[in-house]
Amino acid sequence: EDKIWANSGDSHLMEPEDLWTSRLPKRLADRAPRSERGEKYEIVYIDGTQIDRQLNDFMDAMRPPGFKDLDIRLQDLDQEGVRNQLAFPSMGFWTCNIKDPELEVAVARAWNDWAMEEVMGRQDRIFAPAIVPLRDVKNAVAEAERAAEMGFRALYFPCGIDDDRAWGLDLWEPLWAAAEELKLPLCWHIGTGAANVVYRGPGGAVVNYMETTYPGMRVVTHLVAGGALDRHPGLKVLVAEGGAGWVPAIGDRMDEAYRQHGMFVRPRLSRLPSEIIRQQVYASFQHDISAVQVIEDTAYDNVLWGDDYPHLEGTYGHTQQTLHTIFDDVDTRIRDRVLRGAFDELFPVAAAA
Ligand SMILES: CC(C)(COP(=O)(O)O)[C@@H](O)C(=O)NCCC(=O)NCCSC(=O)[C@]1(C)CCC[C@@]2(C)[C@@H]3[C@@H]4C[C@@H]5C[C@]3(C[C@]5(C)O4)[C@H](O)C[C@@H]21
Ligand SMILES: [Mn+2]
Repeated sequence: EDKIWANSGDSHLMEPEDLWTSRLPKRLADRAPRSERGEKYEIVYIDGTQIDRQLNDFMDAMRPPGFKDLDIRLQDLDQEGVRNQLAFPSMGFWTCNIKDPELEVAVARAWNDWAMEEVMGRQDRIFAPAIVPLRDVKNAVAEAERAAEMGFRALYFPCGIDDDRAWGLDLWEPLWAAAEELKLPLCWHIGTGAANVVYRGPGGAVVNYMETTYPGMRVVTHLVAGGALDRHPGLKVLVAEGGAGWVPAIGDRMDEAYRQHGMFVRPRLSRLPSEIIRQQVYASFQHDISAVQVIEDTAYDNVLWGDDYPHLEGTYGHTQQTLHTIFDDVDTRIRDRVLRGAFDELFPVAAAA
């Protein structure tokens, strides 16, 4: 069968062990994210506390040949049929767990410098969203501006956030205004920002995977209902790796709340939630067929495919089979939109590269 070429809106960079130790002064490097491999588990520590634990063989399974060698990785992309990748952090995901603003700023800046120098500076197919420090919105704005200056074309956000810093609160206004001004899409990745649910009962692996999906919906709900996207119509939001079939569905439900519970609604919005979603919210999936069916059925088409390289829930090793299975009988306009168009709309410069 002919090779299908695609852009991936959800991939990952795998950071070198010494990313922070080689770039930060010792007093900060010692407290930066660090993973230690034990007998059975790989444990991640930040600033002296354990923040993640994964089975060794689970982590090993996400380490194909190219995961740390850019040249091999580019060969992986050619083999799989992937042209461009928006590549999220891996260890960098944990920056948001840092409570000390000074350490958080240093860790974010170092990650951004590394991504620019060691990945984006060396080729033009794989680019990363910048990490912004979130403890103090002024630091976030400063790093977003610095990142834009350096050539970053997107910002990364963790889905989980404390209630008193919920994404819909006005405290984030300076950051939304800056991102809109800088034309930086806001890219939330699922499974981040809060401790993952680890239900050990029957169905645990599936339950735990699904539990990482719901926070992506919560992010969209706060940004839409809270008015941030209504106030900043130029802002675009991507929720990566959470699937896409749910997006128009929550639009309907938010419209229902907005209309039927109107007496409680504030702020009032200049557009219905479902309209804001259709104009500003994008979502990525790996294998879902519902992500394509939703376009056919609802005309919501801010849908990006993602290879989630190199994660197990991604398509590495079976990308062409996946793309043929999903798209062979699908209208080529929908296929082009999902495999390139929506990506190029979010990241025009990358597409031009
Ligand atoms: C089935 C049980 C409960 C059985 O436990 P037992 O044998 O009794 O010890 C347990 O083994 C299990 O759930 N294993 C699956 C692994 C897992 O943690 N599942 C969580 C949901 S999946 C997930 O959290 C994603 C979204 C997707 C897979 C990669 C993922 C874990 C990545 C991986 C690991 C780490 C966490 C991270 C970023 C990171 C740097 O890369 C994301 O924050 C999150 C992400
Ligand atoms: Mn991913």
